[in-house]
Amino acid sequence: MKTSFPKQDIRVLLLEGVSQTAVDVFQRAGYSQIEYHKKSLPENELKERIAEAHIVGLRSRTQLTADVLEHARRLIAVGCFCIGTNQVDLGTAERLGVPVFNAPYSNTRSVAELVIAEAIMLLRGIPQKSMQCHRGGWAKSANGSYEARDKVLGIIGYGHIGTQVGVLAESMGMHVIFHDVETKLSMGNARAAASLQDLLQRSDVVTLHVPETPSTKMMFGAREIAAMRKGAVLINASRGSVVDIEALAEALRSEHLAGAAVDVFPTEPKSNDDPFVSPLVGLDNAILTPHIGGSTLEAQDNIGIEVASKLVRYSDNGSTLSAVNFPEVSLPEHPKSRRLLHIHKNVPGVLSRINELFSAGNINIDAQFLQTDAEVGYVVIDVSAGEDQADELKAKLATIPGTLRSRVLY
Ligand SMILES: NC(=O)C1=CN([C@@H]2O[C@H](COP(=O)(O)OP(=O)(O)OC[C@H]3O[C@@H](n4cnc5c(N)ncnc54)[C@H](O)[C@@H]3O)[C@@H](O)[C@H]2O)C=CC1
Ligand SMILES: O=C(O)C(=O)COP(=O)(O)O
Repeated sequence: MKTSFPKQDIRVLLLEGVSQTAVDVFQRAGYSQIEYHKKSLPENELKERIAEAHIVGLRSRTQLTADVLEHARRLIAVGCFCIGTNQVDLGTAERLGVPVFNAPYSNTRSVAELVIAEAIMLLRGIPQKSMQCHRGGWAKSANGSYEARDKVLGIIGYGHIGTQVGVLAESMGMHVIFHDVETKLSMGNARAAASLQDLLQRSDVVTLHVPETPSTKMMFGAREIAAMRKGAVLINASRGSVVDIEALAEALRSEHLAGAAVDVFPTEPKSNDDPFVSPLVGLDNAILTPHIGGSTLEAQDNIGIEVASKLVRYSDNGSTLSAVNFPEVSLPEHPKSRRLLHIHKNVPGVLSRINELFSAGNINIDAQFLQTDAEVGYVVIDVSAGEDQADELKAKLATIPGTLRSRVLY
């Protein structure tokens, strides 16, 4: 497939050690200019590298702020090789005409399995017992040690991960209750709690699976922790911004909570070479993990294929299906037509200017696809035209006021 910008000139910037499967997908699709970094880049280097990139792939560490995106003059698409997309300023990306893709399910199971393992470990008091052994102690006792069977698991955020955790927990005989801001279909015998307070008062294990949004920022503070049952345990593998970490540290010190497992932190080291600092460090009843909920080889390989395929599909075909910040258009192949892509500000008059252009040129439109949201309009026009004519049309489309990006796929 030929594109208005030759594929061999399209630069793909892959950060944070995304799986080799992603590189394979790009190479198989004919993309050869792949710049691969094992780590996230410091901001100044990121701005420099992203200025050259047409496609960028990252994980949870790289912050694509408005400032960074302003440097991305050539960018056509972003791939988050993970579930969360809070690290990207999605609104700015959209206003620049850049769709953002992610892998909404590929590491769901990995997080769910870790959470189940941690629930069992915490109910048995294993973190403290293990630490005592490391120090030469021997705490053989049943005190503070419980089976998971017949205990209540409270899930906050009953989405893809939350429901998976619930299904696995039920198979071990736990009673599952959940709280979500949306009405959710219960899996198995899970039941919606009457409120967050109700869930906190009834649960032996509370686990958080909400995204980072303004409504979840610090949603779990001293008040919520105090409302949990004495001796209950808390698991956070969502985002570090969700929990007041100082309040959690205090509850672990006072043993109001018997334990906690925390995978995500308000401030995380920028690379594996940087030090980890947290008020939870040194607390025996806390399992601390370096944001590896989704870091299994299976998940990373699947994510590599899924996100790279979405980026290739957008670049080759124009489809934005499953973009998280952009009008979604699923496009068929266009074997006999030239395909023009036009991304514009959603303001009055743009579409009529586009249509005038085609009628004035007496160009036959084979198919037209249009999707808009409040900010952006995305129109795809398949035409029976030669390469030169398609180039000319693209040049004219680009002059329409409000145009953000335009491309042609031959
Ligand atoms: N530790 C890790 O490595 C990983 C962490 N994550 C995090 O887990 C989060 C959840 O992932 P999924 O389950 O796939 O997302 P999802 O979008 O399927 O589910 C999130 C659920 O939270 C609910 N929610 C939103 N705001 C809420 C609020 N204020 N109170 C209660 N419920 C609320 C939503 O309605 C939705 O049902 C991701 O956004 C990401 O931040 C995801 C993968 C790996
Ligand atoms: O999928 C997510 O949202 C995660 O938090 C996983 O992030 P990571 O790709 O491991 O940096």
